[in-house]
Amino acid sequence: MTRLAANLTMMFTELSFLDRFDAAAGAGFKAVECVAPYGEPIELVAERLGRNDLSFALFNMPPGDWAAGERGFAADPARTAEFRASVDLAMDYARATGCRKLHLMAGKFPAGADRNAWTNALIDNVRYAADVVGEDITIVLEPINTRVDIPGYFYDSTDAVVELLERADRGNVKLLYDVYHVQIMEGDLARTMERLMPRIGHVQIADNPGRNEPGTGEINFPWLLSRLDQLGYDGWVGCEYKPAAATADGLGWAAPYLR
Ligand SMILES: O=C(O)[C@@H](O)C(=O)CO
Ligand SMILES: [Mg+2]
Repeated sequence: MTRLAANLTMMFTELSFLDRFDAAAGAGFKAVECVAPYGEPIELVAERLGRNDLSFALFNMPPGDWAAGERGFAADPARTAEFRASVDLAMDYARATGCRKLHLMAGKFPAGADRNAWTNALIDNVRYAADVVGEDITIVLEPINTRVDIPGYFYDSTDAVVELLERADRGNVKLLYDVYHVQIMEGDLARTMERLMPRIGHVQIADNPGRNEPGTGEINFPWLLSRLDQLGYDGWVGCEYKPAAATADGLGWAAPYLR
């Protein structure tokens, strides 16, 4: 059965970050995820989760200066020390909140930089992070579309991420399969999902175009989510979409899964 997690970076943004936990639970979610909980003290984040009996499905390792356009920096050879310190901060939040999945972001590849050097730095950092977090925590890498959302992101295809996973060679490093990004860059969702299932560590969803609620675009979500179930995926499915209006008003599509 599909288990939905509310993405608190995109949903309930009409509320303060901490109040979004209450709103997600009130709407029937049993789990949440977000890009960066680091703006709030660890104890307050843990308290909101506990108060609402919510699981923390996933959050990102510190992604750098988000407002300035950074989207991670794990592949930047000049920032290895900074990356390694950031793993400790992510682990502090993960331990306090019981979160067992962390999204590691590579960053945007600057024109003219050395792709081999970036790839090697990324693989070293992925191995380092995987060893530090230990077997109980899974690190996920996400191919992100470079056409609409993050031009220049270091990898935008499932093939590229699978190659990195193979090279990193750690059992606790997996693929974050975000249906929205894969639809934009590759399509053929059912087949790629089926082929990649052993690699998939987390799933996120949004419709396309627009990145709004399932049912607002071209993807057949009832069918796809049931296929995901049949394929044996039993993790959380992160609702990482931009509500077209108020978040609660757009949850009709999710009703069968929130019962
Ligand atoms: O799809 C996304 O954009 C994300 O999952 C993310 O982590 C940040 O960009
Ligand atoms: Mg995503």
